[in-house]
Amino acid sequence: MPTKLSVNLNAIAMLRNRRDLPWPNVVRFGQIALEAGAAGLTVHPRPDERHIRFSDLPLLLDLIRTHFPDREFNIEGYPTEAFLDLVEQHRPDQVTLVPDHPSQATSDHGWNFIENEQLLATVCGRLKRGGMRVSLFADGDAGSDQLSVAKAVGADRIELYTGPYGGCFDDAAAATAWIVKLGDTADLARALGLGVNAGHDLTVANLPALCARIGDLAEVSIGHGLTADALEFGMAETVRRFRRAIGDLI
Ligand SMILES: CC(=O)[C@@H](O)[C@H](O)COP(=O)(O)O
Ligand SMILES: NCC(=O)COP(=O)(O)O
Repeated sequence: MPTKLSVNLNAIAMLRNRRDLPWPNVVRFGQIALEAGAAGLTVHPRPDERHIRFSDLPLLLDLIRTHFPDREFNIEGYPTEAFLDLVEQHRPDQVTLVPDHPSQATSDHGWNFIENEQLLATVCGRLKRGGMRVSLFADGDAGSDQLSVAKAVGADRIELYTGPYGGCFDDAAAATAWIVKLGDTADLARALGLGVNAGHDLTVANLPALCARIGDLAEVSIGHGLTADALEFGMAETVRRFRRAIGDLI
């Protein structure tokens, strides 16, 4: 099975939130991504709603369920009671649990599964009884002692945190070292019966080596790098549209 692309809309939402205006429209960008063949959409609603707003969720869910019923909705976040209520209201296909403190600018580490075993067992059980697949954010070099607990608490998958790999964009030797670690961690997870997703700072440049090493990578969720490319590759036509609007170009 080829790796599935889930487009993370947080960066689009962050741009939208710079103004009290409805653009860029998160649902419209989700629709464009799905029309282009993305396998799903990812959102990471944070308690302060600085990116995705809670009010975005029913609209995105409706987009998928009504117009793209074969695609998936993935909601990421730290499992507070408020977050669990939110996902239970919307019942996405997948919930990715992330050990983020509300003050973090972005996700920057995976779970310590051993220290959080009780919490994760309770939450995984609750979400799976609600019919949702559960993926747990994991460090790219998590060992078998950690991953065996991820399996024991009932997770279906782990999501490898690829931020340190993405940070090696100008250092080929360091990137190769991370590919080895990420690949070994994926092998351990699969041996335990866990599916493997990956995400954070993935790009067109760093995906091929990752996908080559982890042959059965189930899903990558990508926001920041994909949004940067969307701006770059859409810029020329957009400037032409604005020039036409002021009569500078016929
Ligand atoms: C869980 C994770 O990997 C993060 O990448 C996060 O979901 C990205 O969201 P932001 O773009 O809002 O930091
Ligand atoms: N789960 C990771 C994700 O959704 C996207 O992260 P990024 O591409 O914005 O770093």
